[in-house]
Amino acid sequence: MRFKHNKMTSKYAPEIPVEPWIPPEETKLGDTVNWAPLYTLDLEQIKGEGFSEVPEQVIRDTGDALANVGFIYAINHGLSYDQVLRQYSIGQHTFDKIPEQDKKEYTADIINSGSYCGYKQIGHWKIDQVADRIEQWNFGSAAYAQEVAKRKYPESLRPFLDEIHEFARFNHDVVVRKILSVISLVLKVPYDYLWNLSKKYETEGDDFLRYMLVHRPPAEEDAETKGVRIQGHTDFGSLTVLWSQPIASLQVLGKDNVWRTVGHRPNALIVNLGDSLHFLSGGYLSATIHRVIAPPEDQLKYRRLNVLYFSMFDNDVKLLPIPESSVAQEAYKTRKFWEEREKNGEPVPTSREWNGLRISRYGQQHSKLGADGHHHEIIAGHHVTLYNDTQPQPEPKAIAAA
Ligand SMILES: O=C(O)CCC(=O)C(=O)O
Ligand SMILES: [Fe+2]
Repeated sequence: MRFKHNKMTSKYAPEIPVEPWIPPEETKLGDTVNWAPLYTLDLEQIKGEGFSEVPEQVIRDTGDALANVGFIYAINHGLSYDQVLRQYSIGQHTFDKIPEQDKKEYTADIINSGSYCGYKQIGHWKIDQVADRIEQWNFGSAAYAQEVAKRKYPESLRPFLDEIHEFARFNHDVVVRKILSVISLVLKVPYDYLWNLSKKYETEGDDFLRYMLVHRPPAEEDAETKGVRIQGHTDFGSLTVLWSQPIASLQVLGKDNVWRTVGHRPNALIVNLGDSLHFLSGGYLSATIHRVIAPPEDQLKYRRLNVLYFSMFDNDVKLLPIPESSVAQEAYKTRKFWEEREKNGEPVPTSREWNGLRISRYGQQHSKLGADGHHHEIIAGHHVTLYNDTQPQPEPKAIAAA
């Protein structure tokens, strides 16, 4: 592992000045926010060659948390907070200093390619008729090779690619790999089982690192969406790693149907699992619904910058319960994932097919509002729900104050 020093500033692109990102102030509204109590996984406890050693208690507790809540904190990942802040600073730079013309030219063809790799424009997604206010740069793990990078990223951004690549690799090779070890053991298969399905990420995977900037919408748009910036959804892949930042906008939907806000922990990670791991675990592990809403009143003035890594299984992995996992097989007894497809004699989707379909369809208004108040859509014969509030909610304070 090459990360050793506290600062990553000098080695890469030293000729380009990058303004430091100053973390916004945390909310002072403390107890008025309904915080989500999440289990904390200490990554330092996962040791050994290929991360083969995981204490029994860690397997049990992480397994329970991922089966029930679906979101955890992870600490002691091995990077200093300075290194993480450097990533936020580069993220900020990519939104504020890359010319608009470059963003336009390198906008990803999300609908046709089923990949976010490149720039995502504001307004690509819609909730009902309201366009989103979110910019993103997505760095596909298979797009750092020079000939690909030239097509995907403007020259103004290319000097940062080696540094972004190294950070993305750390996400995959250390954070994701460690957690996949734990989850393999939860599913009672060898520790490297899930890693072996995730190793080809730079050649045959859809994995990507994302910088994301949520702008504040005009008051009338916020009123229309009730402050929802990203509608309640599950992620598509195996694991999502969020590098914690202070704006308290991420909410998870509990099994009790209550939305709770995930609190910020400096230099911690927030990790959740996506559809693909839900499928491989026979439904034992939860791909929990989450959304992004307007922050508490005292943070409403800030833009929200976030750094995330989305890990996927290798392209050809079939999204079926792991045959060797007694846990997955037991959980699957009461479920069916691909009944409709199998009935039509169609093959079970692969990781690549599922990611591609979900990515190209998301936010394109293919879903229909149901009597339950949520939006519904059938993808590859599978029922996907995009969650709204089902009970009238009080106007979010942040909106009422706008
Ligand atoms: O920004 C966040 O906290 C979560 C974003 C998210 O859910 C996503 O990009 O899939
Ligand atoms: Fe998400």
